[in-house]
Amino acid sequence: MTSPRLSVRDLQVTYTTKHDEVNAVDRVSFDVQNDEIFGIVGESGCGKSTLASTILRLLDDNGEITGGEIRYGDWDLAAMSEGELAKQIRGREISMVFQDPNTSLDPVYTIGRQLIETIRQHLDVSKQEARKRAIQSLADVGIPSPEDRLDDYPHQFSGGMRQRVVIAIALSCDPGLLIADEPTTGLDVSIQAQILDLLEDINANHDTSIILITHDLGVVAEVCDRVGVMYAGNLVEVSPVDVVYDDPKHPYTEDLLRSIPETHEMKSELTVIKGTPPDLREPPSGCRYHPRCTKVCSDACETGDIPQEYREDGSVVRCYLYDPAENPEYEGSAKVDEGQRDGQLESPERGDQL
Ligand SMILES: Nc1ncnc2c1ncn2[C@@H]1O[C@H](COP(=O)(O)OP(=O)(O)OP(=O)(O)O)[C@@H](O)[C@H]1O
Ligand code: NI
Repeated sequence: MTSPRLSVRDLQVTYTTKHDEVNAVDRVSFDVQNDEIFGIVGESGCGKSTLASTILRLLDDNGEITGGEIRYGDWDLAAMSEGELAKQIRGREISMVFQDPNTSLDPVYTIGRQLIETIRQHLDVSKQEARKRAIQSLADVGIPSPEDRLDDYPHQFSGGMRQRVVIAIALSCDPGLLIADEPTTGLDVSIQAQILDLLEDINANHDTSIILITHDLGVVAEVCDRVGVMYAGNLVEVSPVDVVYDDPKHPYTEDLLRSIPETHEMKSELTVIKGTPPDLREPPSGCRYHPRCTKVCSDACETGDIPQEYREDGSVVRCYLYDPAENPEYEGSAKVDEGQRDGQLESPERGDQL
């Protein structure tokens, strides 16, 4: 059995502000398999970007990893030194693409220079070789006449093309993992579709796993193999994409699907989730969703330390509804040991029926 590309265990991230501590990521565990596109969804402020930047330790200065591990190959990214991380991992093994390409590109340098610099920073290659790689990267992301575009400045590209350039830089050292945080937000719908196609293409043709962060469940349905659903700093469910849409496990996943107009079948019964997400300075005890949940099944929902459990259909859920000890009415599929479920995750199926 192959081990996952990335393994996050019990990750905890806290921001310290003048008066408070914000527990933005709380005991989050998930794996990203080789070659899969793993989606992370959830409402604004639930900790998606915090989780993403924690993986590369690009947290704001007041943010800190307060627990857990981030395994990538033989490394624990949560524990390795900053120097080592910068040299071995960032931009080389793991790259990140942000929402706004303008923050990733330097307006005063040509894109050729920016690409070649990234490549030479990480790989021991001649200028000539780096130039060749740069042209190849631009070609890989679908930039026409890449050789001629090396000497152009970022402002000479359209928004969509600029995001392609950012992706080219991210891919230039053949990373094993690409993290894309809302990479299509702010782009035209048709350009969005092209960028998503590009990510799928990269995932299929290079040995690159992708974490795709979005609040758009339509995007997830289109490109992801599995999806992690975040609520208030917790990962409440991780499921294959078809399970998320056809048989969502966590009540929050269900409510989220119902609250989104474009989600297919549920169109007719569009409902807004009652209440508001909690203040992460003082998150609710027990399940953080319990104050809004319509399926509270046990007192323990309000107080318990709910484990993430692995299920037969390949999903992972953090909810007492599926625990016969807490919910006597539960009669569905049994939980399985973490070891047993690994086989099922080895070749996640794409939700192409969606
Ligand atoms: N530097 C910071 N200091 C204090 N709190 C922060 C900081 N950065 C983020 N937060 C808080 O951490 C929580 C998670 O924020 P994060 O940006 O990770 O959410 P998100 O899911 O990416 O949201 P969005 O969809 O709006 O991008 C929020 O409550 C946010 O206010
Ligand atoms: Ni974000």
